[in-house]
Amino acid sequence: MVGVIGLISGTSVDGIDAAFVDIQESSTGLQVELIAAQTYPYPSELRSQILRLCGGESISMAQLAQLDDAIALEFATAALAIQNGVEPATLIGSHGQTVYHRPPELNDTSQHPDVKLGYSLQLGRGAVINQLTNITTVSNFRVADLAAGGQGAPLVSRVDAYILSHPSDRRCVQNLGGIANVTYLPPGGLNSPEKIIGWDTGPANSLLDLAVQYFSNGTQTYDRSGAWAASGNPCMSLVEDWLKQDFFQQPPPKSTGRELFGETYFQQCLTDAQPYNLSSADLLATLTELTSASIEHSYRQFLPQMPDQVLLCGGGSHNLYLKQSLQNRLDPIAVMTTSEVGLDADFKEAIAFAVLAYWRSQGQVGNLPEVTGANRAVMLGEMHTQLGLTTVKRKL
Ligand SMILES: Nc1ncnc2c1ncn2[C@@H]1O[C@H](COP(=O)(O)OP(=O)(O)OP(=O)(O)O)[C@@H](O)[C@H]1O
Ligand SMILES: CC(=O)N[C@H]1[C@@H]2OC[C@@H](O2)[C@@H](O)[C@@H]1O[C@H](C)C(=O)O
Repeated sequence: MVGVIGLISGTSVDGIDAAFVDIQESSTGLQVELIAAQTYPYPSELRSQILRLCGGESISMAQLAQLDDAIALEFATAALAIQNGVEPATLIGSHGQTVYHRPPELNDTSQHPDVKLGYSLQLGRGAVINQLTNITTVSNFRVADLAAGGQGAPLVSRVDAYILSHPSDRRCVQNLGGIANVTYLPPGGLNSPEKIIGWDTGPANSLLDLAVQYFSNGTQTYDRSGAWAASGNPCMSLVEDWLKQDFFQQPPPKSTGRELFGETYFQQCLTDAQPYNLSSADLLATLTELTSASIEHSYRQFLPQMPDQVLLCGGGSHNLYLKQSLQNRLDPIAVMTTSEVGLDADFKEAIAFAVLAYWRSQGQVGNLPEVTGANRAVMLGEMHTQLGLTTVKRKL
């Protein structure tokens, strides 16, 4: 039994999700038990700094260094706090905070046209977390997949397959964070002759949060339970127009972020909506329908066949308007949450990075090339420890 902490703050920048899990490896595979889970909000000024950077603000190298320091300190503090009352952890898997993501196809490699590299930057360096916690820390998970020509995301798919596959049902695991991403699991998952596939379907809450902050003059940050959207009427012709945009038509593998579905995109949505004289509730309903319509479009366009179940996770799984919209679009497919099948929907990503760190500590690969488009399976993450790797493996 190994105590592992998974840490992540995603594109919503709504705080550090920390999950303490016990991982037990047996002949039948891994058993992962959630022992403790907590979200640790960022100090408001730090959150604002991160959101401005994610929104494309230019900063100096000195400011970048200070931001990395501050985020690493927050992550280390979360790692220490989540251990209160439980046995100390042996390993930390820290995703860090994404502040920039450039998919390979957006890279202008005119000087090397045969090389298409993506780039992704997560702040909160693992070496600092290791030093402050004295716990072996795995971090910087995306670079190896990107170097192998992959998108560097989604990385949770191998964990989804390991934990959420069903012996006879086809499942889609649908994350609804700032960005939405899906993993399609054929019956039998990793043991299936069929491919596991996955990709970023588009926006989940990033545009909704921007709309709520805009219409509430910053007094609210998200549409709790989707209640504001539910009080409006969506403009479906706008949704149909937006779905014609390149990203939604692009076949997988594909990934995205706030670089596309961020402030500039939201401002364009406001402009597009002007001729329709929409209320704030109508626009929120319309943007929420864009999230659900882009998920439905993704499934009908790119899946080998429709799933039997859709398992939602991420904060958007609490958005009842969004959940109902997805159910209406996908009927008779059952739309539920990962919590209903035993995996906490709010902490699924943090749990995933604990498992990815465990696999890294055992010298095992973590990405699924059929998901990210990488040219091979690779180990994900760099390990920071005061002990030699062989010693760490003995300790684990
Ligand atoms: N009770 C709720 N009702 C409606 N929406 C909610 C609720 N709680 C959280 N959310 C939405 O979920 C978002 C946070 O979700 P989550 O923490 O999964 O995102 P993330 O992990 O940062 O994003 P990503 O997965 O893209 O990296 C919030 O910004 C908010 O929009
Ligand atoms: C660069 C980055 O942080 N991408 C996130 C983002 O948030 C959701 C979606 O886009 C997902 O592909 C990815 O994170 C999850 C944890 C992943 O890599 O599986």
